[in-house]
Amino acid sequence: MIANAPELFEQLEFIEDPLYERIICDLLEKKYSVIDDFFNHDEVDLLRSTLLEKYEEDNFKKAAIGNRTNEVIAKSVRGDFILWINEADAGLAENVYFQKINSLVDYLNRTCFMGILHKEFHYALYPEGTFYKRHLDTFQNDGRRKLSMVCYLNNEDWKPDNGGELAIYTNDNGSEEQVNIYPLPGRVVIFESQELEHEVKPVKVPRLSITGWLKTR
Ligand SMILES: O=C(O)CCC(=O)C(=O)O
Ligand SMILES: [Fe+2]
Repeated sequence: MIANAPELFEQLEFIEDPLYERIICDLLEKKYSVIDDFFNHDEVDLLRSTLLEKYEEDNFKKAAIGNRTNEVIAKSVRGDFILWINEADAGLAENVYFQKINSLVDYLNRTCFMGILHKEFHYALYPEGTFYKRHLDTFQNDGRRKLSMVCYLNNEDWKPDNGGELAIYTNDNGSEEQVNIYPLPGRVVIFESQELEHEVKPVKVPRLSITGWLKTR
């Protein structure tokens, strides 16, 4: 009995998390998951004000679409401005963010052996009139991207008229379906980077988010 004690201890230490379990089920079933209120109101406020501060300090760059593409082409594909977040220099807001993300990553690695070793995240702001045409997140030939994650930091009153839906294209036995997801504050969308094409519909008011990828090796 004593010989098995460490093993037993390890089992006891593991607590099943209903939210994470739902995400895993969704991913297995349909390759994406939408989680409302992943971040609470205060967390969204903090992250949004930090994003806006950095945007006003002019730290954001026009997003590119891989290397060697000229700006005109890039602009016809995506119009957002981004700022990469370095976890090592995370401030108050980013720490809140990474704490939750890391807890999810630990869970995925422990329960699904996903082997997520790296992450990359950036703030994104889509100014009025911009969009991101239909694409796959592995177009930059980064096969290490396993899961894409988007967290929305918009105001409470995001109206359908504002546009900016994330459209995910699913393909069930040959017939394509489009799922439209509004960028509501605190909402997180997770999907399989190598499987699901998606786009951001044109926005009529600035649209704020953090986008990132969970990567292997
Ligand atoms: O903001 C979104 O809803 C998706 C963004 C996206 O597809 C990307 O940055 O690759
Ligand atoms: Fe994408």
